[in-house]
Amino acid sequence: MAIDCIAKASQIGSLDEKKSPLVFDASVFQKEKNIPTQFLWPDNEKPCPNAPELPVPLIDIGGFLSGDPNAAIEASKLVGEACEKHGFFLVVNHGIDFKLIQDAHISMNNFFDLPLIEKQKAQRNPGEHCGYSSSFTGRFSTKLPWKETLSMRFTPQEQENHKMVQDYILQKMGDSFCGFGKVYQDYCDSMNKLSLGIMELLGISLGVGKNYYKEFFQGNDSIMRLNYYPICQKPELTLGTGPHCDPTSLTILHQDDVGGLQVFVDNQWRSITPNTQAFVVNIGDTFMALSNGRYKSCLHRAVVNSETPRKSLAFFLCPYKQKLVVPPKELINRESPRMYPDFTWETFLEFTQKHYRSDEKTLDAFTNWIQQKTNC
Ligand SMILES: C=C1C[C@]23C[C@H]1CC[C@H]2[C@]1(C)CCC[C@@](C)(C(=O)O)[C@H]1[C@@H]3C(=O)O
Ligand SMILES: O=C(O)CCC(=O)C(=O)O
Ligand SMILES: [Fe+2]
Repeated sequence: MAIDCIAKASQIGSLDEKKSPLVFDASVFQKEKNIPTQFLWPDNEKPCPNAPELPVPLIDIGGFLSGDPNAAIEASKLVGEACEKHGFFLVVNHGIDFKLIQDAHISMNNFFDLPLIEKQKAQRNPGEHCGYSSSFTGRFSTKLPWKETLSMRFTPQEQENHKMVQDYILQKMGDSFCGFGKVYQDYCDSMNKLSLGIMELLGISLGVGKNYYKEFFQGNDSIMRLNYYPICQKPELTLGTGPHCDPTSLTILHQDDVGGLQVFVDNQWRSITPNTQAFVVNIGDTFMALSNGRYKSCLHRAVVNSETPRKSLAFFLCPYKQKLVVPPKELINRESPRMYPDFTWETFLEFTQKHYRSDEKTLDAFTNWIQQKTNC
């Protein structure tokens, strides 16, 4: 069966059944001279020391957000050039309240500083994408990332009492996390608004109009992820997050000031210098399909260090699960035939959670998987 061969090939589910999964407790591992073998990455994927910095233009979207049509055209041109070349850009004057960003980082610190037993109240269940995960020790058995994550599901507030993120945190962590839940409900609402603004710029730049993608994502079923990368005594042997393209549509990432994000551009890993005033925005696989391959899903990874823990906030914009991912007809012609099959995000997400570990070729593997299932 297609699923079996994909699963075997992708190391998901290949845990040694006789042993319970390793529990990643960085506060214990950090005291060891060496790191567990499960966290060692192959030589061809190990981080290169001091990847050269990539100078990335800051796209000022303040004028666009204030309704200036000329600024919208100028910003959409810069966004389009970046997305055609390597699939990411930085935005400033984004309109997101800096105190909210600061509160989100403080709340993240408070969560990851908890004892493991407390964090495990939000433990991620197998096959699900929400909850707390310490290094995915329950999902993979090799090339484990040196990180802890907390992921939450977000859908826009259509009714007054719809506060999915806040309700989830209260349910999992209890009343003492009421403030945490409110901060991340507000943060996700802000990310949703910024994402829809960026979708306007992407629609303009692709020539399909400012409302095409904005309306496509007006309803969305997105993911808010907190990445916490503990100090590592052997940072040159492991990775915080392995090389991958986000399978989602659009990622809005806020790095802290430690540094560790790297992108693969012109056949070289390049570091993205932290800028806490900016958001890193990258195209994911699903938007690459929605643009019929015109815009590139950005290959990136995160490295760790032996001095300071690093944190990043990643908002992953995703369509409603059952919405069919099909590019607009304007982007399909004789010179640009369809590049990817129709699919739903629900199927793609299930593929990444149950059958394939996202890497640099997830969308191609998913396309093959769909075709094999169709031919079975
Ligand atoms: C839909 C998703 C799967 C991952 C989180 C979001 C978007 C990025 C994906 C991921 C970060 C890519 C690298 C591998 C991964 C397993 C990880 O290191 O976290 C991926 C996430 C996941 O499958 O949980
Ligand atoms: O932490 C980072 O800088 C990148 C994280 C990332 O790529 C992800 O969570 O998809
Ligand atoms: Fe990513």
